Amino acid sequence: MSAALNGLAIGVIGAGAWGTALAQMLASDGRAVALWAREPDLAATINATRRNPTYLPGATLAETITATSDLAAMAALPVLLWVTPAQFLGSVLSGLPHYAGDLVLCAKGIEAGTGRLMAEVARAAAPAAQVAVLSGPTFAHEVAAGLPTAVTLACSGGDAQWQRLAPTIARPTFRPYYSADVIGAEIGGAVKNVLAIACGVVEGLGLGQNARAALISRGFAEMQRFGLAMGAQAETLAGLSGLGDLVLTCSSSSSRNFSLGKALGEGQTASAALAGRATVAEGAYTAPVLADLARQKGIAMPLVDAVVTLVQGQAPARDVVASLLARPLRAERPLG
Ligand SMILES: NC(=O)C1=CN([C@@H]2O[C@H](COP(=O)(O)OP(=O)(O)OC[C@H]3O[C@@H](n4cnc5c(N)ncnc54)[C@H](O)[C@@H]3O)[C@@H](O)[C@H]2O)C=CC1
Ligand SMILES: O=C(CO)COP(=O)(O)O
Repeated sequence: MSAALNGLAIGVIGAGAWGTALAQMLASDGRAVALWAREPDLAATINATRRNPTYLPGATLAETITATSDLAAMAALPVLLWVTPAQFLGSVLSGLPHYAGDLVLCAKGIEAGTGRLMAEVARAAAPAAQVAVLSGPTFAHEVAAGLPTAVTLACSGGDAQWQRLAPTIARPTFRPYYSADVIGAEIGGAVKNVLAIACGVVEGLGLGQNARAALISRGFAEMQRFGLAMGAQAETLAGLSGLGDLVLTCSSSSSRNFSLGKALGEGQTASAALAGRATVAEGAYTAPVLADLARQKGIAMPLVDAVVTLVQGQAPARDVVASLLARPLRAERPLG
């Protein structure tokens, strides 16, 4: 299989919904793309049937996508989009410790146990790699279908890396926007997943559109407080990878995080709602570590704390909402 990858410009690591959709987008103009699947049988199925029935059913994949489960073979590619879920970035990347190409991180989350953002995890596992972050409002099935999509591409290597990556990643309906703010791009994606669970709860409890808009707005205030304290730039948080993705994910049951929250709001227990999911709702894993980081920094994130209470099954959704509404009245200032 590795011979088939020789000379390719780009590969995607992780054949979940998002990795598969990114591979399909990259192959949309006939370019060859390598797609690494952790599951060997899934790689074989993709090559034989041009389908990923496990994670992206419905899409017919381009002939120029070559799937493989040989991780070492991917090391030869100069650009890798890394799309394993956040909690598995370190373990999978440790299989390519000497990778020295462009490593474009696409997972949205914070590592549980360490509190590390994705770029920090990546630099520890593959110190020679040049890290970038691709993040924004991007439902996988829409990208796979070729619908117009815009993302933030935050490059730790600044303009020189952007000049390399933009032509490799951009396609007529997929527009990356340049940023040098890696931390800001990471934080937007990680925090919005947690807030999307809260928005799903609002939907599940039937609390209405006013409540959802209030939650998006007050949730954005929490994202700003946390992001600025972590060194993010305000304009990144207000852009595609922050507010843009927050609005998308908080508005649709296409979001796995939103649908998890909806199930909780409808009365399912957290363990039942999380059990048996083949797909990942990153916010459930990020919420506790995000709440810990915020506490350590003295940052108030009441909505994030409420999501932790819910995903840890400590109280039913109605009680959690009641205690949020009973909080003392205060000034609206997001940063106050
Ligand atoms: N699905 C979407 O629309 C989007 C997802 N993302 C992000 O992309 C990342 C990946 O999500 P999806 O592709 O949607 O995943 P998915 O939920 O479709 O699939 C789960 C993935 O986890 C992998 N996996 C399971 N156990 C593993 C282990 N022990 N070690 C390594 N990998 C393991 C599976 O092989 C599979 O690739 C997440 O951080 C998600 O937030 C970002 C933008 C859009
Ligand atoms: O990140 C996403 C859209 O930008 C996908 O959100 P979910 O993981 O909640 O489905």
